[in-house]
Amino acid sequence: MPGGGRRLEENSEIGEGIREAENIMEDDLQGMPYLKAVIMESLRRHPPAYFALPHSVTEDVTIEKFLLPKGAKVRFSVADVNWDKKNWEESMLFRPERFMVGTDRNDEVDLTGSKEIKMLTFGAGRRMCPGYVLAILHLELFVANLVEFLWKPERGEEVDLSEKLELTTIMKNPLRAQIIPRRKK
Ligand code: HEM
Repeated sequence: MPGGGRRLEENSEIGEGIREAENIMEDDLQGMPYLKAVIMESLRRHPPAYFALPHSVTEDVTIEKFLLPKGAKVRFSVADVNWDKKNWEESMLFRPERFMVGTDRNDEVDLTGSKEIKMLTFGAGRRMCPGYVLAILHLELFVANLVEFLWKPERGEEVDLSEKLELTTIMKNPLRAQIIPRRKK
């Protein structure tokens, strides 16, 4: 593994099978564009919050044909922007390749919304989520280190990606998985 991966101790509690494995560290992520694409596509297709925080205007404003009266609360549907067929081909399909540089016109999506708004997972503009870089970094590290294990649904069960809206979006039918250390050959 390139970069500063940390070798697990021989007597690691995680298991015999991955004794030789390394933890993936922040430096290693530079060489993992597909991992980043998987995280971005997950955040697009399954935004953790379907709505941004409510916003309001300090005076009456007309945007195209809509009048926003002073003080009225406006909520933006993150999911509808993320799934808009005008911006994303076959928008409901999970296709990480959309975010691979040089392979698709969406490879460099502007998450901040200063050039365009195609993906609203973290809001946009001045009040967008200030934690978005940290969030993406943690998701990348988290998923990269989970791949070290083989994940399989419980016998006879299938992975069901249906969603349920609570404070954030959760799985309607939570995943029950067997987690198996991958053995080195
Ligand atoms: C996947 C993880 C995350 C998602 C999807 C997310 C999403 C959002 C969204 C949609 C907003 C509202 C933006 C708007 O109304 O325009 C927001 C606001 C905010 N988020 Fe996050 N967020 C995440 C992680 C984080 C983290 C890790 C932090 C802090 C370390 C954070 C701190 C904040 C704060 C302080 C605000 C309020 C910003 C303001 O009103 O000015 N978020 N986030």
